Amino acid sequence: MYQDLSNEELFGFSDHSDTDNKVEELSNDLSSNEMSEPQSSEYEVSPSSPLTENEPIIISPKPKLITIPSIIGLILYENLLTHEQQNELISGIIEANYFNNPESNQAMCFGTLPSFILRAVEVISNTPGLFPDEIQHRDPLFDQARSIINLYRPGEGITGHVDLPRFEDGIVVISLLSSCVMRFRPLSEGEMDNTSYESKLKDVHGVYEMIPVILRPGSVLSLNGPARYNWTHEIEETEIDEIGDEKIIRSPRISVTLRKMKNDQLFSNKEDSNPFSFEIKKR
Ligand SMILES: O=C(O)CCC(=O)C(=O)O
Ligand SMILES: [Fe+2]
Repeated sequence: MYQDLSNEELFGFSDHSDTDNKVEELSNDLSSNEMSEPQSSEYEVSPSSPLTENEPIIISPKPKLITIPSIIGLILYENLLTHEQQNELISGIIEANYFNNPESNQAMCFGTLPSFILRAVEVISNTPGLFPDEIQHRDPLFDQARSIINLYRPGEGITGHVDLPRFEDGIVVISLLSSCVMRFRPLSEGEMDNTSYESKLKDVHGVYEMIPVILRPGSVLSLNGPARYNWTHEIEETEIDEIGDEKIIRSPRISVTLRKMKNDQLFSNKEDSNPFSFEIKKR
């Protein structure tokens, strides 16, 4: 089902460090938090220090590009972020205390993106083939104010959904800490014709098999065109994912979703105060 394309010719080889213990420590910290009722928090991020002008952009030495022929517009880059870049993101998220409260599992950043996310955005912007050119070269690639950080404790998931139409095409999900399976399901023709959002959430079980995609730490999933508009994506509420011969025992996972808001939606307070992911996150 997977079509793996080697990207060595795009990125070349370089040294690769071993898994950093820090990731495990942070993972342990998170799993020791007891969960009760879910909560979402919004953070006004004060302007972060700009990235150093001449700092080189390091692209992981072992990125692996995965496409799935039936899901046009889905591109998954495994190992796109180096261990250092993953650690920088995780440390930034932990230090920002987004999830200090054991009840919080989602943070929405408003204002300038924090510098630890900007660096990942820089890597993504400089990765060829993640998006069609018109998306890859738009400025900004992602809306500064629309990053969502989700924490999934073992057994938690996200309900099947198509990201809201108020977001432009070209959505990215960065996975950190641990793996999980995301399942894709095509919308039926009737659902696609009907542009109402609710209709897109209608259950289409039994019509098509869901297509599983493993999201591993350090991977970047990009959705554009049909993959973004014509398929739902979801993460099952389960402690174990089984896919082929692989069994994934879930441990805490963090994801960072990056999107760009459509210009005519920027000042729509009603929807802004009720962000999509918050509506559909399962706990
Ligand atoms: O957490 C993930 O991997 C997916 C998040 C997602 O689908 C969303 O924020 O819309
Ligand atoms: Fe989504």
